[in-house]
Amino acid sequence: MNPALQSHATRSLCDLAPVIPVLVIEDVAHAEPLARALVAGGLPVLEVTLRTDCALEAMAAMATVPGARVGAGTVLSAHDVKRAKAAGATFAVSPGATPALIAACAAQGLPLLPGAATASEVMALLELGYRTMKFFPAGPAGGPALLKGLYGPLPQATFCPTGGVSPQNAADYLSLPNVACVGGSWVAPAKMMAAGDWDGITALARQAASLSR
Ligand SMILES: O=C(O)C(=O)C[C@H](O)[C@H](O)COP(=O)(O)O
Repeated sequence: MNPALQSHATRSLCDLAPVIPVLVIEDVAHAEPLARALVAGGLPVLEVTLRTDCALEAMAAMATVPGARVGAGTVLSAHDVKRAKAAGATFAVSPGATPALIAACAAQGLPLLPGAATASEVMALLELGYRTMKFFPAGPAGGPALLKGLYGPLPQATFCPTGGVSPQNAADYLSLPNVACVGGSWVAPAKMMAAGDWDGITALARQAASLSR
């Protein structure tokens, strides 16, 4: 799958909801109720970070939830791409991009939302054919002002800013012409997951899903 097709696929996912939850799942038993809670709140696109031991198993459990579009986050290597694909991930998200990662996603047919934080990184991805990117780490890298600056010379790149995005600043990102959606962990707080507060998570998702863009 070439980068242009990958970007077409990830752009379609970004268009489904204003927020992609970034999920750190410590207990596989949380996976299915968490996915149900987020989908019920209007957030169908779910990024499960490969940062925990049960992440792959969690993805497989979440993929059974009707309406859920499950992908892998923190995908760093060709090995990660293979195991994410095998676990049923339908997309991959990376904090940056490397030739090995890009080759693996093409070979495995897994759409990649590659990370970029500078004009040169964006230009390198555009050269390859990627038009949809993650802007990471959004806050520390320069926030909405940096994206506004990139839009002048590079309007063909569209972003999902992630890292430091919150209910307080999400609207600042979503109002930009080169932002399709934002990513964030705030809709699935560890404490609410541990407490099994799925209704609370649905309420957070509903607020996030109602953000305008
Ligand atoms: O692991 C990855 O590949 C990531 O995507 C990192 C995430 O973007 C941030 O951990 C989410 O940032 P917060 O919403 O500020 O918590």
